[in-house]
Formats: sequence, structure tokens, C-alpha cells
Amino acid sequence: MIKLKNVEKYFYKGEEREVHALKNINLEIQKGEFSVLTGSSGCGKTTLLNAIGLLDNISEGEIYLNDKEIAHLSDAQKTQIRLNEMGFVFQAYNLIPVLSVKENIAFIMRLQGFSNLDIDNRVNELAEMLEIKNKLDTLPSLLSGGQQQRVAVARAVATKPKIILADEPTANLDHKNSESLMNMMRQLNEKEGVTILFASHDDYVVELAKRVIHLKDGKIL
Ligand SMILES: Nc1ncnc2c1ncn2[C@@H]1O[C@H](COP(=O)(O)OP(=O)(O)OP(=O)(O)O)[C@@H](O)[C@H]1O
Repeated sequence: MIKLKNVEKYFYKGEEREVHALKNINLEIQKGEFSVLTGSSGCGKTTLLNAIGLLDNISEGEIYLNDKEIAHLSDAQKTQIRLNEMGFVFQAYNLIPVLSVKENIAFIMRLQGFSNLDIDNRVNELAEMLEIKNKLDTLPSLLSGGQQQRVAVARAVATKPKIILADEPTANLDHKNSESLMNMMRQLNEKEGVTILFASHDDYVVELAKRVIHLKDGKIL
């Protein structure tokens, strides 16, 4: 469903100094995969996730989503693809502090114009699966880190996007919460068939993925 062809990314720092952050990346992610991007700090994991998620432009190459080239669309078209086809989970949970947990989960659904009934049903279904049902009326700041990250996952999957991109989703969690978050993402992958691609340098988290993609110095090993 996702295909990268000869993708290159350069960052320019000042006039001459450049960082060649992605080098000739060729990668295919199939529908329903549960994959992790791994490698040491600075190897390009975030850059690659941001490229696939259309959060940053690539310097060369092509990116396809279901056979449609998406890396060279207009900003407005990219925004539509991000909104309608992708879900994002970041290490800082990026929840909206003034909205309840329920409204945070519902946020993207509201942007997409789902009915109140559909929103209620979906929020309840996810809250049950992610064990945050008794927290729906709470503000995010009153939750633990693990609970906040589960809300972020619920928000990302609420509209049933084609792919979830997660950058170090367990970075701020202890071992127990990391394990529980990974199990929940895996459950979502298996129950709802969501394609998941996440970045992590935590060996223990990497082991829980079904496919491991190693990056080193901007290249896939
Ligand atoms: N905005 C930027 N401007 C200049 N250089 C950048 C920028 N973003 C990333 N880089 C460089 O690109 C390379 C890849 O960085 P990236 O953040 O993708 O690595 P990473 O594998 O995600 O690292 P970490 O595990 O530490 O988050 C690094 O050399 C980094 O310094």
C-alpha cells in the first residue's frame, strides 16, 4: 500500500553544509503490516516517517499510497491525504489540553464530519479496547503518561485510517506501559487490520513488531 522509490532527503544547514539524511530508500509496506523502523540515533527514522506522512518534503524520488504518487501533490492535497488516510502518534502525545479525553479521541472524526452517533459509538468501542472508558470525561492532564498515549492512539485510529505512523510512541513510557501500548497497537492491527509503521530504538519494543526495518546512516540495511 505504501511504496517508496529512490527516495533521497537532504537537509541544508547554511550554504554548503548538508546532511544526506535518506539515501536511495526503496521500501514497500503491505496492507496490514505491523512494522518497526529501527536504528541508532540520527540514522533517519523520523525523517523517513515524516516523508511517508507527508509532513516534510523529500529531495528526490517518489512515494506511492495505493499506486498513487503522493509526494509531489500540492500542500492542500497532502493535507487531505493526511486527514483522510493517515493517523499519527507522536512521543509527545499532542493531546488538546482544554478538551476532554472523549473530545480528543473524537477530534479527527469531527473534522471529517462524522455524526454524533457514529462518534459516540466509535469512542466507546475504542475506550473499551484501550481500557480508558472511565476516563472519557477527564482532561488529559489528569491522566498518566501511559493513559495519555492510549488516548493519542485512540484518536489516531478513530477514523480507521489506512495507515498509522508512530514516532517513538513508547519513548516517555516505562516498561510496563510500553508493553501494554504495544499490545494494544498489535490488537488494533489484528482486529481492525490497521497498517502500522512505527519508529523505535528500544530493542524490547522492536521485538514486538512483526517486521523490522533497519536503518543505518540514512540507508536501509
Ligand atoms: N530539520 C533538520 N535540519 C537539519 N538536519 C536535520 C533536520 N532533521 C534531521 N536532521 C538530520 O538528519 C539526520 C537524521 O535525523 P532523524 O531525526 O531522522 O534521525 P532519527 O533516527 O529519528 O534519530 P533519533 O532516534 O535520535 O530521533 C540526522 O543527522 C539529523 O541531524
